[in-house]
Amino acid sequence: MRDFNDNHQSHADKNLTKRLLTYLKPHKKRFLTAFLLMFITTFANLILPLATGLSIDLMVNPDYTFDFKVLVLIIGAIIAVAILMTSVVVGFFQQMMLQEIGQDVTHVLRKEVFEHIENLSIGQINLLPVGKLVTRATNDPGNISDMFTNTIVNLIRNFLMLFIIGIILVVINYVMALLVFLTLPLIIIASQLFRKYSRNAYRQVRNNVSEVNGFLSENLSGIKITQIFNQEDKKIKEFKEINDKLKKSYLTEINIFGIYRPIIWLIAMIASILTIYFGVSSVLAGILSPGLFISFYIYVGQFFEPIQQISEQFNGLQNGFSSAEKIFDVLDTKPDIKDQEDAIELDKFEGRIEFKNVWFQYIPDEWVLKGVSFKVNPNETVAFVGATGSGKTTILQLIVRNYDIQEGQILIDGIDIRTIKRSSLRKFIGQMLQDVFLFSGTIRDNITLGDPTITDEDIKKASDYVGLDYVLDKLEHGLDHVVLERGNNFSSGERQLISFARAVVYNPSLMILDEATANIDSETESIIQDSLSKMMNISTMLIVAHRLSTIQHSNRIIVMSKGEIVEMGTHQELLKQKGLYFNLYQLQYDKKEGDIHA
Ligand SMILES: Nc1ncnc2c1ncn2[C@@H]1O[C@H](COP(=O)(O)OP(=O)(O)OP(=O)(O)O)[C@@H](O)[C@H]1O
Repeated sequence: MRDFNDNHQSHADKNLTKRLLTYLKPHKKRFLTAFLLMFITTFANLILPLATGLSIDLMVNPDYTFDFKVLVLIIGAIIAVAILMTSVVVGFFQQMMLQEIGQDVTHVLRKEVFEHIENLSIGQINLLPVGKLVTRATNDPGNISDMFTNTIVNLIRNFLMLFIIGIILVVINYVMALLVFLTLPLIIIASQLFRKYSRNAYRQVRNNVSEVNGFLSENLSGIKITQIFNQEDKKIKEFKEINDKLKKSYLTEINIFGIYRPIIWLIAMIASILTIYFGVSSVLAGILSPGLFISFYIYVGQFFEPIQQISEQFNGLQNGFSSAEKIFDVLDTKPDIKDQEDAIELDKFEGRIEFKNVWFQYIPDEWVLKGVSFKVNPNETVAFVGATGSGKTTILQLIVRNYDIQEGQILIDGIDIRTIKRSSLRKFIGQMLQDVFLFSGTIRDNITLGDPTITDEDIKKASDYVGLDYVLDKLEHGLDHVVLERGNNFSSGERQLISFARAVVYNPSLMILDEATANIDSETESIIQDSLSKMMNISTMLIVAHRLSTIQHSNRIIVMSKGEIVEMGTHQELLKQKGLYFNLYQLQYDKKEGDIHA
Protein backbone atom coordinates (compact mmCIF):
# COMPACT_ATOMS: atom_id res chain seq x y z
CA MET A 1 0.00 0.00 0.00
CA ARG A 2 1.14 3.55 -0.66
CA ASP A 3 2.37 5.58 2.28
CA PHE A 4 0.93 8.75 0.72
CA ASN A 5 4.36 9.89 -0.36
CA ASP A 6 4.89 13.63 -0.65
CA ASN A 7 6.58 13.48 -4.03
CA HIS A 8 4.57 11.37 -6.35
CA GLN A 9 2.35 12.78 -9.07
CA SER A 10 0.02 10.46 -10.85
CA HIS A 11 -3.47 11.80 -11.46
CA ALA A 12 -4.12 13.41 -14.80
CA ASP A 13 -4.83 17.13 -14.27
CA LYS A 14 -8.13 16.87 -16.13
CA ASN A 15 -9.48 14.17 -13.86
CA LEU A 16 -8.17 15.98 -10.83
CA THR A 17 -9.90 19.20 -11.89
CA LYS A 18 -13.13 17.34 -12.55
CA ARG A 19 -13.01 15.72 -9.15
CA LEU A 20 -12.11 18.97 -7.41
CA LEU A 21 -15.03 20.72 -9.05
CA THR A 22 -17.42 18.28 -7.41
CA TYR A 23 -16.51 19.95 -4.10
CA LEU A 24 -17.49 23.33 -5.53
CA LYS A 25 -20.76 22.07 -6.96
CA PRO A 26 -22.85 22.64 -3.82
CA HIS A 27 -21.57 26.23 -3.74
CA LYS A 28 -22.01 26.89 -7.48
CA LYS A 29 -24.33 29.85 -7.03
CA ARG A 30 -22.21 31.55 -4.38
CA PHE A 31 -19.05 30.92 -6.36
CA LEU A 32 -20.51 32.42 -9.54
CA THR A 33 -21.85 35.40 -7.57
CA ALA A 34 -18.39 35.94 -6.13
CA PHE A 35 -17.06 35.86 -9.68
CA LEU A 36 -19.57 38.44 -10.78
CA LEU A 37 -18.62 40.67 -7.85
CA MET A 38 -14.97 40.24 -8.81
CA PHE A 39 -15.75 41.55 -12.30
CA ILE A 40 -17.47 44.58 -10.80
CA THR A 41 -14.49 45.46 -8.55
CA THR A 42 -12.04 44.89 -11.40
CA PHE A 43 -13.89 47.21 -13.77
CA ALA A 44 -14.32 49.80 -11.04
CA ASN A 45 -10.57 49.80 -10.40
CA LEU A 46 -9.80 50.04 -14.09
CA ILE A 47 -12.08 52.98 -14.79
CA LEU A 48 -10.47 55.40 -12.35
CA PRO A 49 -7.12 56.04 -14.12
CA LEU A 50 -8.95 56.74 -17.38
CA ALA A 51 -11.41 59.04 -15.60
CA THR A 52 -8.48 60.84 -13.92
CA GLY A 53 -6.76 61.41 -17.27
CA LEU A 54 -9.91 62.63 -18.99
CA SER A 55 -10.64 65.00 -16.06
CA ILE A 56 -7.12 66.47 -16.29
CA ASP A 57 -7.57 67.05 -20.02
CA LEU A 58 -10.85 68.76 -19.33
CA MET A 59 -9.26 70.96 -16.62
CA VAL A 60 -6.46 72.20 -18.90
CA ASN A 61 -8.81 72.74 -21.84
CA PRO A 62 -9.32 76.53 -22.27
CA ASP A 63 -12.61 75.95 -24.16
CA TYR A 64 -14.48 75.27 -20.91
CA THR A 65 -15.47 77.84 -18.31
CA PHE A 66 -14.08 77.84 -14.79
CA ASP A 67 -17.51 77.15 -13.26
CA PHE A 68 -18.09 74.20 -15.57
CA LYS A 69 -14.70 72.75 -14.62
CA VAL A 70 -15.47 73.09 -10.89
CA LEU A 71 -18.84 71.42 -11.44
CA VAL A 72 -17.26 68.54 -13.37
CA LEU A 73 -14.57 68.23 -10.69
CA ILE A 74 -17.16 67.98 -7.90
CA ILE A 75 -19.32 65.49 -9.79
CA GLY A 76 -16.22 63.54 -10.80
CA ALA A 77 -15.01 63.42 -7.22
CA ILE A 78 -18.41 62.21 -6.01
CA ILE A 79 -18.51 59.52 -8.69
CA ALA A 80 -14.93 58.47 -7.87
CA VAL A 81 -15.75 58.19 -4.17
CA ALA A 82 -18.94 56.26 -5.01
CA ILE A 83 -16.98 53.88 -7.24
CA LEU A 84 -14.32 53.38 -4.59
CA MET A 85 -16.90 52.78 -1.85
CA THR A 86 -18.84 50.34 -4.04
CA SER A 87 -15.62 48.56 -4.86
CA VAL A 88 -14.74 48.24 -1.16
CA VAL A 89 -18.21 46.98 -0.17
CA VAL A 90 -18.48 44.61 -3.13
CA GLY A 91 -14.92 43.40 -2.47
CA PHE A 92 -15.86 42.69 1.15
CA PHE A 93 -18.86 40.54 0.16
CA GLN A 94 -16.84 38.80 -2.53
CA GLN A 95 -14.14 37.88 -0.01
CA MET A 96 -16.68 36.76 2.58
CA MET A 97 -18.38 34.50 0.07
CA LEU A 98 -15.13 32.98 -1.10
CA GLN A 99 -13.83 32.46 2.41
CA GLU A 100 -17.08 30.75 3.40
CA ILE A 101 -16.85 28.45 0.40
CA GLY A 102 -13.21 27.76 1.25
CA GLN A 103 -14.05 26.87 4.84
CA ASP A 104 -16.91 24.62 3.71
CA VAL A 105 -14.67 22.78 1.26
CA THR A 106 -11.92 22.39 3.89
CA HIS A 107 -14.46 21.13 6.40
CA VAL A 108 -15.83 18.51 3.98
CA LEU A 109 -12.37 17.34 2.94
CA ARG A 110 -11.14 17.03 6.53
CA LYS A 111 -14.26 15.04 7.37
CA GLU A 112 -13.86 12.76 4.36
CA VAL A 113 -10.19 12.11 5.08
CA PHE A 114 -10.86 11.28 8.73
CA GLU A 115 -13.89 9.09 7.95
CA HIS A 116 -11.92 7.24 5.33
CA ILE A 117 -8.96 6.61 7.62
CA GLU A 118 -11.34 5.33 10.29
CA ASN A 119 -12.55 2.68 7.84
CA LEU A 120 -9.14 1.37 6.86
CA SER A 121 -8.05 -1.91 8.35
CA ILE A 122 -5.70 -2.07 11.33
CA GLY A 123 -3.07 -3.53 9.00
CA GLN A 124 -3.32 -0.54 6.66
CA ILE A 125 -3.33 1.99 9.47
CA ASN A 126 -0.25 0.39 11.03
CA LEU A 127 1.64 1.19 7.85
CA LEU A 128 0.80 4.89 7.87
CA PRO A 129 2.98 7.49 9.54
CA VAL A 130 0.66 9.49 11.82
CA GLY A 131 2.44 12.77 11.08
CA LYS A 132 1.70 12.43 7.37
CA LEU A 133 -1.93 11.63 8.03
CA VAL A 134 -2.20 14.74 10.20
CA THR A 135 -0.79 16.78 7.31
CA ARG A 136 -3.33 15.15 4.96
CA ALA A 137 -6.19 16.17 7.21
CA THR A 138 -4.98 19.70 8.00
CA ASN A 139 -2.55 21.42 5.60
CA ASP A 140 -3.78 19.79 2.40
CA PRO A 141 -7.48 20.72 2.68
CA GLY A 142 -6.26 24.23 3.56
CA ASN A 143 -4.23 24.41 0.35
CA ILE A 144 -7.21 23.30 -1.70
CA SER A 145 -9.46 25.83 -0.05
CA ASP A 146 -6.86 28.51 -0.72
CA MET A 147 -6.81 27.49 -4.34
CA PHE A 148 -10.57 27.95 -4.61
CA THR A 149 -10.83 31.13 -2.59
CA ASN A 150 -7.70 33.03 -3.56
CA THR A 151 -5.88 31.54 -6.45
CA ILE A 152 -8.48 30.74 -9.08
CA VAL A 153 -10.51 33.93 -8.70
CA ASN A 154 -7.46 36.18 -8.53
CA LEU A 155 -5.80 34.40 -11.41
CA ILE A 156 -8.80 35.06 -13.61
CA ARG A 157 -9.01 38.60 -12.28
CA ASN A 158 -5.36 39.20 -13.13
CA PHE A 159 -5.68 37.80 -16.65
CA LEU A 160 -8.73 39.98 -17.15
CA MET A 161 -6.87 43.04 -15.89
CA LEU A 162 -3.89 42.29 -18.08
CA PHE A 163 -6.09 41.93 -21.12
CA ILE A 164 -8.14 45.07 -20.49
CA ILE A 165 -5.14 47.22 -19.54
CA GLY A 166 -3.31 45.94 -22.66
CA ILE A 167 -6.23 47.07 -24.83
CA ILE A 168 -6.49 50.45 -23.07
CA LEU A 169 -2.74 51.03 -23.55
CA VAL A 170 -2.98 50.23 -27.29
CA VAL A 171 -6.01 52.48 -27.67
CA ILE A 172 -4.32 55.41 -25.86
CA ASN A 173 -1.06 55.14 -27.81
CA TYR A 174 -0.10 51.97 -29.64
CA VAL A 175 3.55 52.96 -30.17
CA MET A 176 4.11 53.48 -26.46
CA ALA A 177 2.09 50.34 -25.77
CA LEU A 178 4.42 48.35 -28.03
CA LEU A 179 7.40 49.70 -26.10
CA VAL A 180 5.84 48.47 -22.86
CA PHE A 181 5.08 45.08 -24.45
CA LEU A 182 8.73 44.80 -25.50
CA THR A 183 9.56 44.08 -21.86
CA LEU A 184 7.27 41.05 -21.88
CA PRO A 185 9.84 38.48 -23.11
CA LEU A 186 12.07 39.45 -20.16
CA ILE A 187 9.14 38.95 -17.82
CA ILE A 188 8.24 35.61 -19.36
CA ILE A 189 11.82 34.33 -18.94
CA ALA A 190 11.98 35.58 -15.33
CA SER A 191 8.58 34.07 -14.58
CA GLN A 192 9.47 30.70 -16.07
CA LEU A 193 12.64 30.56 -13.98
CA PHE A 194 10.72 31.66 -10.94
CA ARG A 195 8.10 28.97 -11.41
CA LYS A 196 10.70 26.27 -11.85
CA TYR A 197 12.72 27.19 -8.77
CA SER A 198 9.80 28.10 -6.56
CA ARG A 199 8.05 24.80 -7.34
CA ASN A 200 11.10 22.84 -6.23
CA ALA A 201 11.50 25.02 -3.16
CA TYR A 202 7.85 24.57 -2.25
CA ARG A 203 8.12 20.80 -2.62
CA GLN A 204 11.10 20.83 -0.28
CA VAL A 205 9.15 22.89 2.25
CA ARG A 206 6.23 20.47 2.13
CA ASN A 207 8.41 17.41 2.56
CA ASN A 208 10.25 19.02 5.44
CA VAL A 209 7.00 20.12 7.14
CA SER A 210 5.75 16.54 6.85
CA GLU A 211 9.01 15.26 8.29
CA VAL A 212 8.85 17.66 11.24
CA ASN A 213 5.20 16.69 11.88
CA GLY A 214 6.08 13.00 11.73
CA PHE A 215 9.08 13.42 14.02
CA LEU A 216 7.08 15.45 16.54
CA SER A 217 4.12 13.09 16.66
CA GLU A 218 6.32 10.04 17.14
CA ASN A 219 8.73 11.57 19.59
CA LEU A 220 6.14 13.30 21.72
CA SER A 221 4.41 9.93 22.12
CA GLY A 222 7.69 8.28 22.99
CA ILE A 223 9.09 11.07 25.16
CA LYS A 224 9.05 8.87 28.26
CA ILE A 225 11.42 6.38 26.66
CA THR A 226 13.67 9.18 25.45
CA GLN A 227 13.93 10.51 29.00
CA ILE A 228 14.36 7.12 30.65
CA PHE A 229 17.24 6.28 28.34
CA ASN A 230 18.79 9.75 28.60
CA GLN A 231 18.38 10.27 24.89
CA GLU A 232 17.15 13.87 25.13
CA ASP A 233 20.35 15.38 23.70
CA LYS A 234 20.35 12.96 20.79
CA LYS A 235 16.67 13.64 20.03
CA ILE A 236 17.20 17.39 20.36
CA LYS A 237 20.09 17.08 17.89
CA GLU A 238 17.97 15.02 15.49
CA PHE A 239 15.15 17.54 15.73
CA LYS A 240 17.57 20.40 15.23
CA GLU A 241 18.71 18.80 11.99
CA ILE A 242 15.25 18.45 10.48
CA ASN A 243 14.18 21.80 11.91
CA ASP A 244 17.24 23.44 10.29
CA LYS A 245 16.38 21.71 7.04
CA LEU A 246 12.85 23.11 7.24
CA LYS A 247 14.11 26.61 8.02
CA LYS A 248 16.58 26.43 5.14
CA SER A 249 13.90 25.34 2.70
CA TYR A 250 11.60 28.16 3.87
CA LEU A 251 14.47 30.65 3.44
CA THR A 252 15.20 29.33 -0.05
CA GLU A 253 11.54 29.82 -0.92
CA ILE A 254 11.54 33.34 0.55
CA ASN A 255 14.75 34.17 -1.34
CA ILE A 256 13.25 33.03 -4.62
CA PHE A 257 10.26 35.30 -4.05
CA GLY A 258 12.66 37.99 -2.83
CA ILE A 259 14.60 37.87 -6.08
CA TYR A 260 11.63 37.51 -8.40
CA ARG A 261 9.59 40.43 -7.10
CA PRO A 262 12.37 43.07 -7.44
CA ILE A 263 13.16 41.77 -10.94
CA ILE A 264 9.59 42.36 -12.02
CA TRP A 265 9.68 45.70 -10.26
CA LEU A 266 12.87 46.60 -12.15
CA ILE A 267 11.29 45.70 -15.47
CA ALA A 268 8.21 47.71 -14.51
CA MET A 269 10.49 50.67 -13.71
CA ILE A 270 12.18 50.38 -17.10
CA ALA A 271 8.75 50.38 -18.74
CA SER A 272 7.71 53.41 -16.65
CA ILE A 273 10.86 55.33 -17.57
CA LEU A 274 10.30 54.55 -21.24
CA THR A 275 6.70 55.65 -20.82
CA ILE A 276 7.74 58.95 -19.21
CA TYR A 277 10.38 59.60 -21.87
CA PHE A 278 8.21 58.84 -24.87
CA GLY A 279 5.05 60.07 -23.19
CA VAL A 280 6.46 63.53 -22.40
CA SER A 281 7.90 63.73 -25.92
CA SER A 282 4.51 62.83 -27.36
CA VAL A 283 2.76 65.40 -25.15
CA LEU A 284 5.26 68.08 -26.19
CA ALA A 285 4.79 67.08 -29.83
CA GLY A 286 1.03 67.37 -29.35
CA ILE A 287 0.42 63.72 -30.26
CA LEU A 288 -0.85 62.83 -26.77
CA SER A 289 -2.89 64.85 -24.30
CA PRO A 290 -1.38 65.37 -20.79
CA GLY A 291 -4.37 63.66 -19.17
CA LEU A 292 -4.13 60.52 -21.29
CA PHE A 293 -0.37 60.47 -20.69
CA ILE A 294 -1.04 60.34 -16.93
CA SER A 295 -3.69 57.61 -17.45
CA PHE A 296 -1.20 55.67 -19.56
CA TYR A 297 1.46 56.04 -16.87
CA ILE A 298 -0.89 54.76 -14.12
CA TYR A 299 -2.00 51.83 -16.31
CA VAL A 300 1.62 50.85 -16.95
CA GLY A 301 2.08 50.64 -13.17
CA GLN A 302 -1.05 48.48 -12.92
CA PHE A 303 0.01 46.30 -15.86
CA PHE A 304 2.96 44.73 -14.03
CA GLU A 305 1.13 43.92 -10.82
CA PRO A 306 -0.99 41.09 -12.31
CA ILE A 307 2.01 39.79 -14.22
CA GLN A 308 3.94 39.29 -10.99
CA GLN A 309 0.91 37.83 -9.23
CA ILE A 310 0.02 35.41 -12.04
CA SER A 311 3.32 33.51 -11.64
CA GLU A 312 2.81 33.27 -7.91
CA GLN A 313 -0.78 32.21 -8.41
CA PHE A 314 0.24 29.46 -10.81
CA ASN A 315 2.30 28.13 -7.94
CA GLY A 316 -0.74 28.32 -5.66
CA LEU A 317 -2.66 26.38 -8.28
CA GLN A 318 0.06 23.78 -8.41
CA ASN A 319 0.12 23.51 -4.60
CA GLY A 320 -3.63 23.04 -4.58
CA PHE A 321 -3.38 20.32 -7.22
CA SER A 322 -0.57 18.53 -5.45
CA SER A 323 -2.51 18.64 -2.16
CA ALA A 324 -5.56 17.32 -3.98
CA GLU A 325 -3.50 14.45 -5.37
CA LYS A 326 -2.35 13.50 -1.91
CA ILE A 327 -5.80 13.73 -0.40
CA PHE A 328 -7.29 11.66 -3.22
CA ASP A 329 -4.51 9.13 -2.67
CA VAL A 330 -5.80 8.65 0.85
CA LEU A 331 -9.43 8.61 -0.27
CA ASP A 332 -8.66 6.15 -3.09
CA THR A 333 -6.95 3.69 -0.78
CA LYS A 334 -9.61 1.02 -0.56
CA PRO A 335 -10.05 -0.61 2.83
CA ASP A 336 -8.48 -4.05 2.40
CA ILE A 337 -11.03 -5.62 4.73
CA LYS A 338 -14.59 -5.00 3.70
CA ASP A 339 -17.90 -6.64 4.37
CA GLN A 340 -19.11 -8.81 1.52
CA GLU A 341 -22.17 -7.37 -0.19
CA ASP A 342 -24.33 -10.19 1.11
CA ALA A 343 -22.61 -10.31 4.52
CA ILE A 344 -24.94 -11.54 7.21
CA GLU A 345 -25.91 -10.09 10.56
CA LEU A 346 -25.32 -12.37 13.53
CA ASP A 347 -28.38 -12.30 15.76
CA LYS A 348 -26.90 -14.49 18.47
CA PHE A 349 -23.58 -15.95 19.41
CA GLU A 350 -23.42 -19.40 20.88
CA GLY A 351 -19.68 -19.39 21.39
CA ARG A 352 -18.29 -21.95 18.95
CA ILE A 353 -15.02 -21.02 17.27
CA GLU A 354 -13.12 -23.13 14.83
CA PHE A 355 -9.80 -22.60 13.05
CA LYS A 356 -9.44 -24.91 10.07
CA ASN A 357 -5.89 -25.16 8.74
CA VAL A 358 -5.35 -21.41 8.98
CA TRP A 359 -2.33 -19.90 7.25
CA PHE A 360 -1.60 -16.25 7.75
CA GLN A 361 1.14 -13.74 6.96
CA TYR A 362 1.41 -10.01 7.65
CA ILE A 363 4.20 -9.65 5.12
CA PRO A 364 4.43 -11.76 1.93
CA ASP A 365 6.30 -15.02 2.43
CA GLU A 366 6.67 -14.58 6.19
CA TRP A 367 4.14 -17.05 7.54
CA VAL A 368 3.11 -16.22 11.08
CA LEU A 369 0.50 -18.97 11.39
CA LYS A 370 1.19 -22.24 9.62
CA GLY A 371 -1.78 -24.52 9.37
CA VAL A 372 -3.38 -23.76 12.73
CA SER A 373 -6.46 -25.83 13.58
CA PHE A 374 -8.44 -25.91 16.82
CA LYS A 375 -12.01 -25.84 18.11
CA VAL A 376 -13.52 -23.94 21.02
CA ASN A 377 -16.93 -25.00 22.28
CA PRO A 378 -19.57 -22.81 23.93
CA ASN A 379 -18.89 -22.10 27.62
CA GLU A 380 -15.24 -23.00 27.31
CA THR A 381 -12.25 -20.98 28.39
CA VAL A 382 -9.27 -21.60 26.18
CA ALA A 383 -5.82 -20.20 26.80
CA PHE A 384 -2.93 -19.68 24.41
CA VAL A 385 0.61 -19.84 25.67
CA GLY A 386 3.98 -19.92 23.99
CA ALA A 387 7.10 -17.93 23.37
CA THR A 388 7.05 -14.30 22.37
CA GLY A 389 6.20 -13.95 18.70
CA SER A 390 4.75 -17.46 18.41
CA GLY A 391 1.45 -16.10 17.04
CA LYS A 392 -0.92 -15.97 20.04
CA THR A 393 -2.07 -12.36 19.59
CA THR A 394 -2.35 -12.93 15.86
CA ILE A 395 -4.92 -15.69 16.44
CA LEU A 396 -7.04 -13.30 18.53
CA GLN A 397 -6.71 -10.52 15.93
CA LEU A 398 -7.96 -12.89 13.24
CA ILE A 399 -11.07 -13.80 15.24
CA VAL A 400 -12.17 -10.14 15.30
CA ARG A 401 -11.17 -9.91 11.64
CA ASN A 402 -8.58 -7.20 11.96
CA TYR A 403 -6.83 -9.10 9.17
CA ASP A 404 -8.00 -11.62 6.59
CA ILE A 405 -6.29 -14.99 6.39
CA GLN A 406 -4.58 -16.26 3.27
CA GLU A 407 -5.57 -19.92 3.55
CA GLY A 408 -7.97 -22.01 5.58
CA GLN A 409 -11.16 -20.99 7.33
CA ILE A 410 -12.24 -19.39 10.58
CA LEU A 411 -15.76 -20.32 11.66
CA ILE A 412 -17.92 -18.68 14.29
CA ASP A 413 -20.89 -20.84 15.22
CA GLY A 414 -20.15 -22.72 12.02
CA ILE A 415 -20.24 -19.61 9.82
CA ASP A 416 -17.16 -18.38 7.93
CA ILE A 417 -16.28 -15.00 9.46
CA ARG A 418 -15.71 -13.51 6.01
CA THR A 419 -19.45 -13.80 5.42
CA ILE A 420 -20.41 -12.03 8.64
CA LYS A 421 -20.70 -8.25 8.94
CA ARG A 422 -17.72 -7.04 10.93
CA SER A 423 -19.80 -4.70 13.07
CA SER A 424 -22.13 -7.56 13.90
CA LEU A 425 -19.22 -9.85 14.74
CA ARG A 426 -17.58 -7.29 17.00
CA LYS A 427 -20.86 -6.57 18.77
CA PHE A 428 -20.56 -9.94 20.49
CA ILE A 429 -16.87 -9.70 21.29
CA GLY A 430 -15.31 -7.94 24.26
CA GLN A 431 -11.61 -7.32 23.81
CA MET A 432 -9.01 -6.52 26.38
CA LEU A 433 -5.79 -5.94 24.53
CA GLN A 434 -2.13 -5.74 25.51
CA ASP A 435 -1.92 -2.05 24.73
CA VAL A 436 -4.58 -0.21 26.66
CA PHE A 437 -5.65 3.04 25.08
CA LEU A 438 -7.58 5.69 26.95
CA PHE A 439 -8.96 8.81 25.29
CA SER A 440 -8.79 12.20 26.94
CA GLY A 441 -12.12 12.96 28.62
CA THR A 442 -13.66 11.38 31.70
CA ILE A 443 -13.71 7.82 32.98
CA ARG A 444 -17.36 7.64 31.95
CA ASP A 445 -16.50 8.72 28.38
CA ASN A 446 -13.85 6.03 28.24
CA ILE A 447 -16.19 3.29 29.36
CA THR A 448 -19.23 4.22 27.28
CA LEU A 449 -17.26 5.56 24.30
CA GLY A 450 -20.10 8.03 23.87
CA ASP A 451 -22.86 5.41 23.70
CA PRO A 452 -25.86 7.19 25.30
CA THR A 453 -27.70 3.91 25.87
CA ILE A 454 -25.18 2.85 28.52
CA THR A 455 -26.44 4.04 31.88
CA ASP A 456 -24.44 4.81 35.02
CA GLU A 457 -25.99 1.69 36.47
CA ASP A 458 -24.52 -0.41 33.65
CA ILE A 459 -21.17 1.22 34.25
CA LYS A 460 -21.41 0.54 37.98
CA LYS A 461 -22.19 -3.12 37.34
CA ALA A 462 -19.26 -3.46 34.95
CA SER A 463 -16.95 -1.62 37.36
CA ASP A 464 -17.95 -3.94 40.21
CA TYR A 465 -17.26 -6.96 38.02
CA VAL A 466 -13.73 -5.92 37.18
CA GLY A 467 -12.81 -4.30 40.53
CA LEU A 468 -12.78 -0.77 39.14
CA ASP A 469 -15.18 0.26 41.93
CA TYR A 470 -12.24 0.39 44.37
CA VAL A 471 -10.48 2.88 42.08
CA LEU A 472 -13.64 4.97 41.55
CA ASP A 473 -14.31 5.16 45.30
CA LYS A 474 -10.95 6.83 45.81
CA LEU A 475 -11.65 9.55 43.23
CA GLU A 476 -13.50 12.67 44.32
CA HIS A 477 -15.38 12.98 41.03
CA GLY A 478 -15.81 9.25 40.45
CA LEU A 479 -16.86 8.55 36.88
CA ASP A 480 -16.40 12.23 36.04
CA HIS A 481 -12.74 12.12 36.95
CA VAL A 482 -10.71 13.58 34.12
CA VAL A 483 -8.59 11.23 32.06
CA LEU A 484 -5.58 12.96 30.49
CA GLU A 485 -4.32 12.07 27.05
CA ARG A 486 -3.58 8.33 26.84
CA GLY A 487 -4.67 8.00 30.48
CA ASN A 488 -1.36 9.39 31.73
CA ASN A 489 -2.80 10.25 35.14
CA PHE A 490 -3.57 6.60 35.96
CA SER A 491 -1.37 3.65 36.80
CA SER A 492 -1.04 0.88 34.20
CA GLY A 493 -3.21 -1.40 36.32
CA GLU A 494 -5.89 1.27 36.70
CA ARG A 495 -5.83 1.90 32.99
CA GLN A 496 -6.33 -1.83 32.45
CA LEU A 497 -9.27 -1.87 34.84
CA ILE A 498 -10.95 1.05 33.05
CA SER A 499 -10.57 -0.63 29.70
CA PHE A 500 -11.76 -3.88 31.28
CA ALA A 501 -14.96 -2.15 32.35
CA ARG A 502 -15.25 -0.75 28.81
CA ALA A 503 -15.08 -4.29 27.40
CA VAL A 504 -17.51 -5.74 29.90
CA VAL A 505 -20.15 -2.98 29.78
CA TYR A 506 -21.13 -4.01 26.26
CA ASN A 507 -22.19 -7.44 27.56
CA PRO A 508 -19.98 -9.45 25.24
CA SER A 509 -20.62 -13.09 24.51
CA LEU A 510 -17.01 -13.84 23.65
CA MET A 511 -14.34 -12.33 25.84
CA ILE A 512 -10.83 -11.97 24.48
CA LEU A 513 -8.15 -11.26 27.02
CA ASP A 514 -4.70 -10.61 25.62
CA GLU A 515 -2.33 -10.13 28.55
CA ALA A 516 -5.27 -8.30 30.04
CA THR A 517 -4.21 -8.69 33.63
CA ALA A 518 -0.47 -8.38 33.19
CA ASN A 519 -0.36 -5.11 35.14
CA ILE A 520 -2.96 -6.02 37.73
CA ASP A 521 -2.09 -7.49 41.13
CA SER A 522 -2.85 -11.17 41.64
CA GLU A 523 -5.67 -10.50 44.10
CA THR A 524 -7.57 -8.18 41.72
CA GLU A 525 -6.83 -10.60 38.91
CA SER A 526 -8.53 -13.46 40.71
CA ILE A 527 -11.53 -11.19 41.52
CA ILE A 528 -11.81 -10.35 37.82
CA GLN A 529 -11.53 -13.97 36.76
CA ASP A 530 -14.17 -14.93 39.27
CA SER A 531 -16.52 -12.20 38.06
CA LEU A 532 -15.99 -13.03 34.42
CA SER A 533 -16.80 -16.68 35.01
CA LYS A 534 -20.02 -15.58 36.70
CA MET A 535 -21.08 -13.24 33.91
CA MET A 536 -24.04 -14.94 32.36
CA ASN A 537 -23.73 -13.63 28.85
CA ILE A 538 -20.07 -14.55 28.43
CA SER A 539 -20.13 -17.96 26.87
CA THR A 540 -16.59 -18.28 25.62
CA MET A 541 -13.33 -16.86 26.80
CA LEU A 542 -9.99 -16.78 25.00
CA ILE A 543 -6.98 -15.83 27.05
CA VAL A 544 -3.37 -15.09 26.24
CA ALA A 545 -1.20 -14.83 29.32
CA HIS A 546 2.45 -15.28 30.06
CA ARG A 547 1.69 -15.68 33.78
CA LEU A 548 0.71 -19.35 33.72
CA SER A 549 -1.11 -19.13 37.05
CA THR A 550 -3.69 -17.01 35.21
CA ILE A 551 -4.68 -19.77 32.84
CA GLN A 552 -4.22 -22.94 34.84
CA HIS A 553 -7.95 -23.49 35.23
CA SER A 554 -8.80 -23.04 31.57
CA ASN A 555 -10.72 -25.88 29.93
CA ARG A 556 -7.97 -26.15 27.39
CA ILE A 557 -4.51 -24.70 26.91
CA ILE A 558 -3.09 -24.38 23.40
CA VAL A 559 0.68 -24.21 23.27
CA MET A 560 2.11 -22.32 20.30
CA SER A 561 5.57 -22.36 18.85
CA LYS A 562 6.70 -20.52 15.73
CA GLY A 563 3.20 -20.22 14.34
CA GLU A 564 2.16 -23.80 14.97
CA ILE A 565 0.20 -25.57 17.67
CA VAL A 566 2.58 -27.97 19.37
CA GLU A 567 0.52 -29.07 22.37
CA MET A 568 -3.08 -28.93 23.49
CA GLY A 569 -4.80 -30.09 26.68
CA THR A 570 -5.61 -29.18 30.26
CA HIS A 571 -2.97 -27.92 32.66
CA GLN A 572 -2.52 -31.35 34.19
CA GLU A 573 -2.52 -33.17 30.85
CA LEU A 574 0.15 -30.85 29.52
CA LEU A 575 2.33 -31.21 32.58
CA LYS A 576 2.17 -34.95 32.16
CA GLN A 577 3.31 -34.63 28.54
CA LYS A 578 6.52 -33.05 29.79
CA GLY A 579 6.78 -31.01 26.62
CA LEU A 580 7.04 -27.28 25.99
CA TYR A 581 4.32 -26.34 28.49
CA PHE A 582 6.00 -28.39 31.18
CA ASN A 583 9.28 -26.58 30.48
CA LEU A 584 7.60 -23.18 30.55
CA TYR A 585 5.92 -23.99 33.83
CA GLN A 586 9.14 -25.25 35.31
CA LEU A 587 10.99 -22.13 34.23
CA GLN A 588 8.33 -19.84 35.63
CA TYR A 589 7.97 -21.43 39.01
CA ASP A 590 11.46 -22.84 39.26
CA LYS A 591 9.91 -26.07 40.52
CA LYS A 592 11.37 -29.51 40.51
CA GLU A 593 9.57 -32.30 38.71
CA GLY A 594 8.38 -33.86 41.96
CA ASP A 595 6.78 -30.60 43.11
CA ILE A 596 4.82 -30.26 39.90
CA HIS A 597 3.25 -33.66 40.11
CA ALA A 598 2.40 -33.20 43.72
N1 LIG B 1 1.43 -5.87 12.22
C1 LIG B 1 2.42 -6.74 12.02
N2 LIG B 1 3.15 -6.67 10.90
C2 LIG B 1 4.13 -7.55 10.66
N3 LIG B 1 4.46 -8.56 11.48
C3 LIG B 1 3.77 -8.66 12.62
C4 LIG B 1 2.72 -7.77 12.96
N4 LIG B 1 2.21 -8.12 14.15
C5 LIG B 1 2.91 -9.18 14.56
N5 LIG B 1 3.83 -9.54 13.65
C6 LIG B 1 4.76 -10.67 13.70
O1 LIG B 1 4.00 -11.84 13.82
C7 LIG B 1 4.59 -12.75 14.72
C8 LIG B 1 3.56 -13.19 15.77
O2 LIG B 1 3.21 -12.06 16.52
P1 LIG B 1 2.15 -12.14 17.72
O3 LIG B 1 1.91 -10.76 18.19
O4 LIG B 1 1.01 -12.95 17.28
O5 LIG B 1 3.00 -12.95 18.80
P2 LIG B 1 2.61 -13.35 20.28
O6 LIG B 1 2.75 -14.82 20.36
O7 LIG B 1 1.31 -12.77 20.67
O8 LIG B 1 3.79 -12.63 21.04
P3 LIG B 1 3.77 -11.96 22.49
O9 LIG B 1 3.76 -13.05 23.49
O10 LIG B 1 5.07 -11.24 22.49
O11 LIG B 1 2.62 -11.04 22.55
C9 LIG B 1 5.80 -12.05 15.31
O12 LIG B 1 6.95 -12.55 14.68
C10 LIG B 1 5.60 -10.61 14.94
O13 LIG B 1 6.83 -9.99 14.67
